[in-house]
Amino acid sequence: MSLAAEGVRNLQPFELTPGAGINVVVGANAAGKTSLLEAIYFVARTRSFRATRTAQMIGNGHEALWVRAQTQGHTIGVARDSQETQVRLDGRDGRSLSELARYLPVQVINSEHQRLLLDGPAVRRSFLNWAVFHVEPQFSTVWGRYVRALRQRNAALKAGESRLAWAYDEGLIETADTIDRNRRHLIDALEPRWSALVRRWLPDEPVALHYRPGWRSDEPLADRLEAQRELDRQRGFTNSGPHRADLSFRVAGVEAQHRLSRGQQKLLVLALLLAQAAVTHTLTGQSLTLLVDDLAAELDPARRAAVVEAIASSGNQAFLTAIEPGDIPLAPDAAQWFHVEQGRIHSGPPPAAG
Ligand SMILES: Nc1ncnc2c1ncn2[C@@H]1O[C@H](COP(=O)(O)OP(=O)(O)OP(=O)(O)O)[C@@H](O)[C@H]1O
Repeated sequence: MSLAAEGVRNLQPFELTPGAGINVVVGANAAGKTSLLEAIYFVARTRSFRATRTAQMIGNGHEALWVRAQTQGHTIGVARDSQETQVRLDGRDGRSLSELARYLPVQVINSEHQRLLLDGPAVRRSFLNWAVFHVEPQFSTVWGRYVRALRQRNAALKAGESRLAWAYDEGLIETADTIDRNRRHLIDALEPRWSALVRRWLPDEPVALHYRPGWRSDEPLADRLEAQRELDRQRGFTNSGPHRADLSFRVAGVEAQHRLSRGQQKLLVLALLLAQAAVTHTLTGQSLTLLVDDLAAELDPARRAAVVEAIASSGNQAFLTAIEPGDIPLAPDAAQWFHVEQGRIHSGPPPAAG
């Protein structure tokens, strides 16, 4: 892979040739480490993972930013000015996001992911959908059809037009089974990998992962929709279906977030994201590029080493940011090292310790 960019936040224009395995990005606070991860994410997904407005990424004094990646024999270029984003794939305009996702599938792993445990079901559902989409690209079309029927049904319920609302049941029923089947398939592949990591990293905590489909799995959705019509009418929305799916993490019957320490929560979530990367790799043959921001935070040296080892052995390309080289317990020749100082990136092994 090679990367080049200009106009990204505080970063000076750069050209890099990262390794196919682990790349460590070292620098002081505010040096520009996260901005480098953001540049990679931008070329893969055409937006930022931390700004609500992508234009906020444009460096002071620049009118636009661009990032170019050469990977798997393809060249992706994405540019953004104050108005619009332009995408070019192999010199041609306007390729779709799903096409980019095939050439450069990225996964960010940062402190935001603690939300997978702490927030409501919506964030876990979007993780689940995103994970399924990577192994089953048709999923986004089916899910889109379901969501359209659901919106129309809910709008009719809100307007008090229940007969119209029931007319959308068929649209929900015909897509719900596929959505549920795809999600179960993903969870069946994910759970053993996740629990193998969790058993290693949290040996004293018997954490279990459960998938909840959004309606009772022993009942066809058609029957449930029929049975809950009165409830739906009263509440003005559809109370069951794949849009109510969730994942739960429990330790001896207690929700994991009420029991585990911050560091343990981080490990549980890291295990989930790494298991997901492994599943994508196994089911599609495609490797992900993992963008891991501040891996060392909240982890003791032994756990850091265990996580780094799991990332290294996963076969994925990874970018790990760190304040000190010692935060990432890897021999100098086991990774490619980049140093960021006040927005300037240079490569080379870390200075010898001692
Ligand atoms: N649009 C912009 N133009 C110029 N500089 C910016 C822009 N947006 C943010 N910055 C600056 O870029 C710097 C780098 O931020 P970044 O988050 O990449 O640092 P970091 O190396 O990840 O630091 P930390 O270790 O503290 O997380 C910050 O000082 C920030 O103020």
